[in-house]
Amino acid sequence: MTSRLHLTVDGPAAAPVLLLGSSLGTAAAMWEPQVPLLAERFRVIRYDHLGHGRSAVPAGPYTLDLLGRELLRTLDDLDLRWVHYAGLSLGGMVGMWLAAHAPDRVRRLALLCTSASLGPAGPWRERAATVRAGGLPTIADTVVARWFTPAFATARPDVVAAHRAMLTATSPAGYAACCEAIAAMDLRPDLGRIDTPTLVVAGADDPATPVAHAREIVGRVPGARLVVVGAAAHLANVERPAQVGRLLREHFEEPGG
Ligand SMILES: O=C(O)CC1=CCC(=O)O1
Repeated sequence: MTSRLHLTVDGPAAAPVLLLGSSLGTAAAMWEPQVPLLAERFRVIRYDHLGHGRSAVPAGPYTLDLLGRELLRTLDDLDLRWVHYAGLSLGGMVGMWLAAHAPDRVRRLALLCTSASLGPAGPWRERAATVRAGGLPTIADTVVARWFTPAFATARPDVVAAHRAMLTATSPAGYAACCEAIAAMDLRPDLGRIDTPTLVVAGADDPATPVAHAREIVGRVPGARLVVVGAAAHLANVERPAQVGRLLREHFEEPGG
C-alpha cells in the first residue's frame, strides 16, 4: 500500500535521512526555521500526520499505534532501513512509539516539547467534540496562547498569525481524531525499551507539555539527555529557532550518527 502521508523533502539525496514530525494542528511548515541548517547535512523529510496538512484524513478515532504504523509503512515505501527522527509534541509522541516498537529503524532520536502521557482523557475528548461541532476557529485562540510566550506574541504577531492560520487550515475531522489518540495514549511503559541516543528538549515556559513531562521522559529513557530552552513556550523551535536548530544538528551529527 502506498503511504497516505504527505512528505516535504530537502537536502542532499545521499545524506542520512532526518525525519521531522510536527505538532497537533500544524504541518511541515512548522519546521521551516530549522530546515536550512539541517538540510546542509541531512536529507530532511518532513511528514504531515494523518488528518493533518496534505496527508489523508481517514475516519477517526486514531491511536498512537495507527499513527506510528502509518509512518513505518512510509519508511518501507521509501526503502529506508533507518532514519534519524525529531518530533515536537504529537510528533514526539510518534517518535517515542517508533523508537520503542521499531528500534532498528531509528538511529538517533530528539523529542521536543512532548509528553508520554497527556491525560486526563476527558478534556481531549471534549476538545475533539468541540472541533467536530464548530471547527478549529472555536479553539484557536486558546491553543495558540499556549504555543508562544506573551513576549514573543507581542514582538512577532506575524509569526503567531501564520501559525494560527496553519491550525485553522487543519481538517477538523483529522484534528479531532488525533486528540482522541492523545486521550488514549500512555507511552510510559514503553520508554524503558528505547535504546537509541535520545535528546529531550523542553520549553521553560511551555504550559502544554511542561518541563516536568520532559523530566519524566528523561527519567525513563536510558541515557536520555535534557535541555531546557529558556523564554520559550510550546512551539520552542519557532520561538528559539537558532538554539533549537543548533541542538538538533549537534545531536544528529554526533559520532556514530
Ligand atoms: O494543542 C495543545 O494543547 C498542545 C499539544 C498537545 C499535543 C500537541 O501536539 O500539541
